[in-house]
Amino acid sequence: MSPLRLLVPLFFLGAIVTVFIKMFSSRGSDFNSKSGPSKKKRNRKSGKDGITNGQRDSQSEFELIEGGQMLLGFNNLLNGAADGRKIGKLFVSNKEIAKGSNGTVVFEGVYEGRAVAVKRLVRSHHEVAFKEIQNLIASDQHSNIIRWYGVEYDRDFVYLSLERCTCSLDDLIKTYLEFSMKKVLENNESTEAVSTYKISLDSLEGIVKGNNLWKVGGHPSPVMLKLMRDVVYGLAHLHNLGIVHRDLKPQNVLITRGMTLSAKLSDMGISKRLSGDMSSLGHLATGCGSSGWQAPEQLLQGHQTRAVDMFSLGCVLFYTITGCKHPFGDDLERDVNIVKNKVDLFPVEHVPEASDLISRLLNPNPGLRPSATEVLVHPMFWNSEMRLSFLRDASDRVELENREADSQILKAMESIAPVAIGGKWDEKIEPIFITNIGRYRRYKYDSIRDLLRVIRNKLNHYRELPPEIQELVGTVPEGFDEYFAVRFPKLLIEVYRVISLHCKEEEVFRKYFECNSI
Ligand SMILES: Nc1ncnc2c1ncn2[C@@H]1O[C@H](COP(=O)(O)OP(=O)(O)OP(=O)(O)O)[C@@H](O)[C@H]1O
Repeated sequence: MSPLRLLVPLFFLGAIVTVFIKMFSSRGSDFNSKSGPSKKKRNRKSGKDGITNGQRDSQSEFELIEGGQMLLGFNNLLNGAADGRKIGKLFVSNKEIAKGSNGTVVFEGVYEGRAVAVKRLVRSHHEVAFKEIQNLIASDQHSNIIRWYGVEYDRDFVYLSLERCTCSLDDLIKTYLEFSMKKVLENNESTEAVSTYKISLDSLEGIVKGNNLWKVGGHPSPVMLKLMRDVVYGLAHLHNLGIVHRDLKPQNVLITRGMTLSAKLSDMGISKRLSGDMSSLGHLATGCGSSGWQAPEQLLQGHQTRAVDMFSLGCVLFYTITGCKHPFGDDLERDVNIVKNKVDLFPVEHVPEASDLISRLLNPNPGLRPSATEVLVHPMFWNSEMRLSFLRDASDRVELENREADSQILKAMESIAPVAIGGKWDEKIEPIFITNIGRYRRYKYDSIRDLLRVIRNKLNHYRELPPEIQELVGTVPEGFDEYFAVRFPKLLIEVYRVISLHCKEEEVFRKYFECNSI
């Protein structure tokens, strides 16, 4: 028989099997649905999800067509998650992602052909679901806010179809730490079992392997800085819309992976919209945030403004940078310590910019906390180019000030020397570099102005530096910035404080403080 004559009947047989499987699958997807044609008997027995491996393989090749809707095949629900049911346009698998509070469970699902996370809320908490929907509709047009695709109901539950994320920020950090620990143990050839965190290491291992969260010395890596900035962008967007999140915590920051990792705000269930020019929700606002992450005025008076989110942000940034530490201590003592303002910022002191920002965010006086847009322009989020540009401008600003003429700015600048330099700056710089510097002019080694001039001059004349000095200070901007940041970690933030007090309004410095571009 020619191969062609053999293929034709096989093709028809395949088509019949395909139609059969499609009918089978659509029946199965209605199984258990309280809103759909309920109580259909489950007659798929062969696999965990009722289909044989052979069927699963052939299903992976096509999409199911249901009432005009294109649904992805069950195989798109990973690892045998095909058990589940269909509610309206939504297929909810039985595969649980996580549990929330008040009986909320998050499942994997498919909504109109798109992989989603299905947040199943108990219907008696419908008020919360309704709020969540309203807030999601109002706010989801932003890349740092979780998207919502639809809502379905049955007798007992409300199902929100949300953009499916890989994990929460909390999961990411814990898994990263666990993974690093595992690596250390492996390197030590230890046979001790590593405790397993609820999220399987394997599923996140790809992410944590390719994305360092910390640099050597415990500084946040560019990946971590981006995630933290994403959170602030999300908050700035909500606040612009007059929405106060009110429950910001690492579990409510979700992570997606594309070309890079991104963070998105979720769980808008208790967020509230401020109408018009209202700046506060006052006593009558319903809902409360999570223990351990709320501002003192939120805990004490239920008085809620955008500033409560800024306080929670301070805690989240601290938690992220320190790898799960909290500025107000352990779980059980946090609320008490928040009310007493018993804060410990020591664990972030090695990152002075973070320490400065977080202490401002945790200010017990809500009126003194920076806004989300102000946070975005804080030096904590500056890249090397911006940091060097600022130091250069600061140098130009103080260089021509006359010491004898009682210059306030110069006095203020020199007064930070003990903190910013901690002695004489030549002691922290290699002799070969000091010799090179000395060829051009005389410097005072206890002067901030002169240290800034060295940085400014060597930056401006980098190309003229001898190769051995270029190698020593590294490439511009990253290496060069790091060279000075390692030796004088507090220099930038101390100079920033002086400039923000004395020269914030001056044209040359506006770009460092302006929030308009965001
Ligand atoms: N869109 C999503 N994609 C992936 N995982 C999600 C998604 N939404 C929620 N999760 C997971 O489910 C967990 C609980 O979800 P969520 O915080 O929305 O529930 P909740 O009942 O509001 O919880 P809580 O009140 O404790 O904040 C999250 O921490 C996260 O791990």
